[in-house]
Amino acid sequence: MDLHPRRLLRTPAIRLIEREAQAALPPHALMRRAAGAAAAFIAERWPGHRVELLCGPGNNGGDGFMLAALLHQAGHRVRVWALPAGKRPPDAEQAWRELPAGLVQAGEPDTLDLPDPSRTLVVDALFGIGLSRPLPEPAQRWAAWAARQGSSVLALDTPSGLDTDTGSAQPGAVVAHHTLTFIADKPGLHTRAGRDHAGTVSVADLELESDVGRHAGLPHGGLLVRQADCPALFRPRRQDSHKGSFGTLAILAGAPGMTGAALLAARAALYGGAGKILVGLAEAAPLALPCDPQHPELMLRDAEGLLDHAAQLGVSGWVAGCGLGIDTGAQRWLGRLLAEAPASAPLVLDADALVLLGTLPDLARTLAARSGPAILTPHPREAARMLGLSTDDVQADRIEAARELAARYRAWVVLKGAGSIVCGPHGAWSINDSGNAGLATAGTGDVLAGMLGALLAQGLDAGEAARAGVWLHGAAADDLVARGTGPIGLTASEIAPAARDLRNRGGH
Ligand SMILES: NC(=O)C1=CN([C@@H]2O[C@H](COP(=O)(O)OP(=O)(O)OC[C@H]3O[C@@H](n4cnc5c(N)ncnc54)[C@H](O)[C@@H]3O)[C@@H](O)[C@H]2O)[C@@H](O)CC1
Ligand SMILES: [K+]
Repeated sequence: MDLHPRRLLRTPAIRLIEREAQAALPPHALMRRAAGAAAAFIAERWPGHRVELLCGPGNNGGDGFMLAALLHQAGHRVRVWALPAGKRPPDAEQAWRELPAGLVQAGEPDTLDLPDPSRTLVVDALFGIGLSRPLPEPAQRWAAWAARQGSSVLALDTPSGLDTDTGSAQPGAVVAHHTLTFIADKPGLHTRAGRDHAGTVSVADLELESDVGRHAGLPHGGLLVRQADCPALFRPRRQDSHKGSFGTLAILAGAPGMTGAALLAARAALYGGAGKILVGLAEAAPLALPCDPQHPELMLRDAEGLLDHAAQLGVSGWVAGCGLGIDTGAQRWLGRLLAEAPASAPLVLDADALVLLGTLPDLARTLAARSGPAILTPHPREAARMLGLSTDDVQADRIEAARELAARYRAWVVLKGAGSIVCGPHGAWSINDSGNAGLATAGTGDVLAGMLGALLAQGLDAGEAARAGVWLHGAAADDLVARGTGPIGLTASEIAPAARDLRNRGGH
């Protein structure tokens, strides 16, 4: 079931595949496949468990009924709790009729406590991709009851109340430990609230893999980025190499009071394997801090001086914006960078550089007209400002927000947040699978920018660097959490060394 690459499909594509398959297959075949896959999944993971199935009025409920019959046949103790339904769709109606007598319970589950919660599995078959209205009150109550019991919760297709396109969760949505999703994986299970509600996600393709392949194009198809999608991170280095082989990265950042942002980015680039790193601090010479005492490998300059001598210094890539400030000096330096950096030098633009792009149309035009690659790394608030929207608007559809920004700036965009979206200038999107809430702390964005710059300096193309950098940043945080260093109190400075170790070890 661990399909690779892991395609993510939005609802219009899933519905199209479903309709084609329904037309080609005998009646109820697809639901039988879904229920069969779920039964096999449960037999493998929860052998001998009691199973409580919460079933809704549509075909998601139908999956639950068919699954109940199969589990009963296989010897599990099974109880079915059905929400009131008017006219069920035909597949669900058939499954309802086929339910063995005695499985359907009268009343509601939330009046009871489970006798043996650790040996019980609760299956959420309340609503799938057809929920178009708020989650009804009894479903919310049942979801809360499931959470209170402490049993494992398995969601069929999606946790009820979670939008599989956007990752928005309705009030009272089910929180599952595992989700077995049908036909193909779905973006909303991996971004925004999806990561909290879906738990670990497995895919049952219902023997429709080739149909999924045919309908996985833009705009509704994307990819999930996992370790196997980032081979460039683990490529061994040739012995016959020198520091020039791994690029010269220049970092334009760190106004007075924000020098730390520049150092976090620069140190991350160092641990990320860039050959040589120059830092242009956003202040006039002479510098208050002439050298980084912890990392004297970094070459510190003033911004103007670095821009003046970038060509002689052989700068092959740039990171700009971390703590740069937005005053006239910052505007001038960013303007110079966008106008003067050769097309061969890729750019990473972060933080204050994004604020300036959002407020100064001339800068935005210069960037869009540039022929060299660029990666923009907004968090939702920065993205909102650049798009003239509210943060809630951006979060309501993160994929579309990233696609709009990428098109507008003709750049790669990393829209940060739980389940970061990576989107290319032509709209190709993916969602990062790594990372955790420990990253919600000051300075992690500076570290990401430095890591991306390092990967670009080492010759990865912008798309590869964006996907791999974002994955590595999250995976390093996951490693730290696995060792007990976070999520509470994880510091940005710890991420880059952990990422270095992870790469040299060859990954998780
Ligand atoms: N049709 C198919 O070919 C297959 C469908 N499958 C399952 O079917 C699901 C989609 O089924 P449906 O489209 O029937 O939709 P769902 O079962 O997700 O839920 C929609 C049903 O609930 C009703 N409803 C929607 N909002 C409601 C609300 N707020 N309060 C009360 N009732 C509400 C709708 O009228 C509809 O009957 C998938 O997620 C998947 O689990 C799978 O069996 C695979 C095959
Ligand atoms: K469900």
